[in-house]
Amino acid sequence: MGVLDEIVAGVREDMAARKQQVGLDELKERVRKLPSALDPLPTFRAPGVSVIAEVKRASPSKGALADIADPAALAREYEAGGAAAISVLTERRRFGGSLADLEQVRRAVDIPVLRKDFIVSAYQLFEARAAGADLALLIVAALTDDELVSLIERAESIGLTPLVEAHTAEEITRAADAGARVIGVNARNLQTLEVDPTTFARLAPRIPSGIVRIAESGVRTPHDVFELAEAGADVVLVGEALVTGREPRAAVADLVSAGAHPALQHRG
Ligand SMILES: O=P(O)(O)OC[C@@H](O)[C@@H](O)c1c[nH]c2ccccc12
Repeated sequence: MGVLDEIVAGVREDMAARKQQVGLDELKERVRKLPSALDPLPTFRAPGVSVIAEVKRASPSKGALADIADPAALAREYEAGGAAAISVLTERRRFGGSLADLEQVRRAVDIPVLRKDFIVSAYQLFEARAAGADLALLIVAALTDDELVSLIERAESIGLTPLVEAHTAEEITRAADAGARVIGVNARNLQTLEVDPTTFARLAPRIPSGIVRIAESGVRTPHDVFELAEAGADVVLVGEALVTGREPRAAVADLVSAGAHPALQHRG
């Protein structure tokens, strides 16, 4: 069993326990009462490269990354640095996250918030929206084609923008065929946890035009952002480099200004 399968098995167990506390109908009722979600697409499609900054406490490859006492305060720093959206890892066992982290972040910022988790059921989409998320990650490698299509439709029906994550050319085709409007290319293979920094440049040309292209994982420096932009990225998603650095606000601002470089302004 690869790492991804192990994580998903744990996620299913944790979800079963939460379902005992809060049923699907109650979640649906909460979601019905909410104002509409924020739409990240106009910012993602604007000229230059947008930055999604991630609240990430730990990872399966590195263990504990940062002691984040106040996720809301960190998210405010990211927003002040010019982040287009905040990603919050909500998986508990390997990433140390929770929906409580996402709720706190939601209350602290005015920009879109992404639920970063291993979503395999509609229940988790309702949880995400009820906690205030505007986007939800869907990992192609963890889903069948039928599941992917139905989760994309369900997400959109409750106002969530699905970020559909692929790691291979075949997964990009599956994502596009399933109706993804936003595709993330993860440089990390979730079965082996290895990062291949050439992944985005190799696979981006396979993403049909009109679909937002996000480069995920292993992005550290303004130079990385510049190169990914030249390879066709509309958005970069950055976690570890921001939570382990000294100054999150300045670190985001440096990445944002690299993505706004005049040489990239022909892109949109
Ligand atoms: O910390 P990094 O290397 O900047 O990566 C962030 C993000 O891409 C990574 O957290 C991630 C990408 N896809 C995922 C799926 C599940 C959990 C985590 C992830």
